[in-house]
Amino acid sequence: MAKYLLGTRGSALALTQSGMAGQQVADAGGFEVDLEIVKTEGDILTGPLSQMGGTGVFAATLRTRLLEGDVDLAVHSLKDLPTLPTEGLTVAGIPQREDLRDALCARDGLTLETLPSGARVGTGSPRRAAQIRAARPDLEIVDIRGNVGTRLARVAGLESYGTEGKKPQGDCDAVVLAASGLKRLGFEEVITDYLDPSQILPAPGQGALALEIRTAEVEADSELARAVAAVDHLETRLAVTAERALLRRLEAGCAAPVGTYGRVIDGELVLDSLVAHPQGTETMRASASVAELTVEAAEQLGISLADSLLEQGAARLAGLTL
Ligand SMILES: NCc1[nH]cc(CCC(=O)O)c1CC(=O)O
Repeated sequence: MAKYLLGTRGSALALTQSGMAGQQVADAGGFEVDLEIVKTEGDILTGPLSQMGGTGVFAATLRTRLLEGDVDLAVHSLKDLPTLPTEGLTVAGIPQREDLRDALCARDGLTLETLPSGARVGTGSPRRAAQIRAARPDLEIVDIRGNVGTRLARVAGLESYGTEGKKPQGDCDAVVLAASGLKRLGFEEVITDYLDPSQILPAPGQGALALEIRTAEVEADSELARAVAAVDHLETRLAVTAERALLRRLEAGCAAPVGTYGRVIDGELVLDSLVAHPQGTETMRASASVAELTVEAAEQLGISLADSLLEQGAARLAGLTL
């Protein structure tokens, strides 16, 4: 039986996601997929993620290994993947999206509404920080980073989720994480409040995975390319295509205070978006939809919604450099 190597980061979340997606591809193709752990720059450097030199710190090393032929397949969290394509690589499969909402994980069952004034909320994401500040200007945002367990351990009562051997923290009242990652890891029980997109808009691509292979495989219509294409989910692909087109048009990366929510309802692709002032003092929302369910129309929808945000002054508001 043929065997393919899937390059993955070594975090619990990356291993879980790679294992799940790799199994789907293996089942579709009737071959074996083995995981190979690759240490990436984002795992080695420390410091605020928003200051680590833009997008793609996690994806870059995996992509190099893929291009060099050391591995055959990489599974990325789509929201961590730069919006510009990489020469020689193709995202050939986007499986059905998990829960795309952000999730508040608070002590004592608290919610965004019931957190007491002055409560400390941990997040390293300018998008989450800005929207939480907009909803609750009386909370204190604490800049945190690290993998899911490390971030959960910052919450009083959830210290045991941290990596063993590391000092317990518990210095926050809550943290905000993606519901998808928590669910995939089986940590759903820590979620005390699902933040609905009507309240907090998620990051472009949040909850979706991107299966990337060498473009040469796609061109050769290889068995790997066919198996990866078989796990592609059209509605997810349309939604994330529109979300990422909007992000690219704004020339914003994963560190920008930009949220989007795309989905197909009643045969239409609907896209909501938000651009925020980093301090949450002002937010701007806009929505649009298209009845044509093609990747090209999805791309166009994202671009035109971004243009209308830019016309309303989004670049100045969010401090984007255009
Ligand atoms: N930026 C880190 C990151 N990248 C992808 C996920 C998992 C969520 C997903 O599937 O999009 C997370 C963790 C988080 O934001 O809580």
